[in-house]
Amino acid sequence: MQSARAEAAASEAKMGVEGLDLYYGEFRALKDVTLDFPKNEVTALIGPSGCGKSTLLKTLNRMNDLVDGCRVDGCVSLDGDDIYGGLPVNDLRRRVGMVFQQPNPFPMSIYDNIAFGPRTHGIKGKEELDVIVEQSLRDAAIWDEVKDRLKKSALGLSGGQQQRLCIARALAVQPEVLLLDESTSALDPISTAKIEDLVTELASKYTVIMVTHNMLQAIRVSTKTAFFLLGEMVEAGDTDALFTHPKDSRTADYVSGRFG
Ligand SMILES: Nc1ncnc2c1ncn2[C@@H]1O[C@H](COP(=O)(O)OP(=O)(O)OP(=O)(O)O)[C@@H](O)[C@H]1O
Repeated sequence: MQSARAEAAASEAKMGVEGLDLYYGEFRALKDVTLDFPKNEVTALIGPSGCGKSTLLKTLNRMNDLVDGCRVDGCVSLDGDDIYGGLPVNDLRRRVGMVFQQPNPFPMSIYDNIAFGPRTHGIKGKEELDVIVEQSLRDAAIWDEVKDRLKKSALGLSGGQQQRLCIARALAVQPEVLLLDESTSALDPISTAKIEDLVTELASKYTVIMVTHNMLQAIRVSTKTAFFLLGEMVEAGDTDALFTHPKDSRTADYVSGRFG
């Protein structure tokens, strides 16, 4: 019988990259990367500093478009459609949300932080916004901590709370994919554990793709892991298998802590 993990590995791809090359000017930061991101699962991108993890993540919602001299070759797809084809970038970024390394709440109230995205997408009615704000904060596991201070500044929250607020803000526009770029690296262990639990829960509704330097975090949270080195994807597959029986000696060296 197939294990749950093996079944997960065989499941449908929500996003994928195929033959992806990315250049910053003359520098080739990603080299012929082909990788699927299974729907409703957490995929971890790991590898030493500078190997291209964040570059790949930012390619998935075209954040690299903002970088002068950046060029992308190959295919990046969402539900089978090429995101560099006809899909408007604003639609793409609504469907593929992103949370960064440092919590970055807007200097406004907790409520307005969450309502910001829906308002820019044309939702103005207070009742509808109230529902979205509560649901997003509940989904990000922070509602109970903030429900009595929604009109207070988001900047008064702790770092861990701010990061969950940023996740709630990303969820408020009902994305399908959530990109997390080392989203716990600025947090203490307790806040990190809360976000890891949250990410595991979010995978029932969203496809999550996370960059992490923390290999134990990848093991705890993800079902699929991809290992990168110098812009090349060395190996990808079921997280347990990659960490316990890596196929490539470079992966084995990295996951056993021999470099990086
Ligand atoms: N805007 C840019 N212009 C030129 N080179 C860049 C730019 N952004 C990243 N790079 C280079 O591309 C390579 C990959 O960088 P990237 O940030 O994707 O790596 P990373 O694996 O996420 O690293 P880290 O773990 O340190 O965040 C690095 O050599 C980096 O110096």
